[in-house]
Amino acid sequence: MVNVYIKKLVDDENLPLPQYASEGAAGMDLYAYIKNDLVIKPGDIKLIPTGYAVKIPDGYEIQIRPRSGLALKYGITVLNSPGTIDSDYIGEIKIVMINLGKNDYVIKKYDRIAQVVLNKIEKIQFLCTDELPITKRGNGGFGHTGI
Ligand SMILES: O=c1ccn([C@H]2C[C@H](O)[C@@H](COP(=O)(O)OP(=O)(O)OP(=O)(O)O)O2)c(=O)[nH]1
Repeated sequence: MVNVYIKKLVDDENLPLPQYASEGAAGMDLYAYIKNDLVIKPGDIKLIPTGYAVKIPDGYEIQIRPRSGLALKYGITVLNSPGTIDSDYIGEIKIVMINLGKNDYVIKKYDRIAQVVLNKIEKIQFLCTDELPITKRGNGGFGHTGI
């Protein structure tokens, strides 16, 4: 369990804290903080505010992921999935939603639109070299091993 500071940016006691929908849930649901219903037309991209900012510890990231039910039933997903919340970002968390479905989709205030997962990250230090170790795969990729 990791402690994460969270700050409500809006004066609204009804806006729930992000929360796990079940005991074993990996992702914590995020709620849309919008004043009025928002229609996303097929193909449209909308930036949805959540009303919260967080400060996660250095060495961690938060990933923003779609909810599978919205994706399967309506084609509503997170365009830049997984979106990245950096440990030095203390602005409002916002969700980049896209409607890949065939119909208009209406997002209502407090709808659970995405989920977040906290991950530990390793930092890379690149070490320049003229030779990389030989591997069986070599530079074969993108379907190189067959379907
Ligand atoms: O879905 C997202 C993705 C990012 N962010 C915020 C937190 C993140 O720390 C910051 C920057 O995100 P990212 O690094 O993906 O954006 P960029 O396009 O590379 O912009 P920047 O130059 O600001 O890093 O924007 C969100 O609120 N939602």
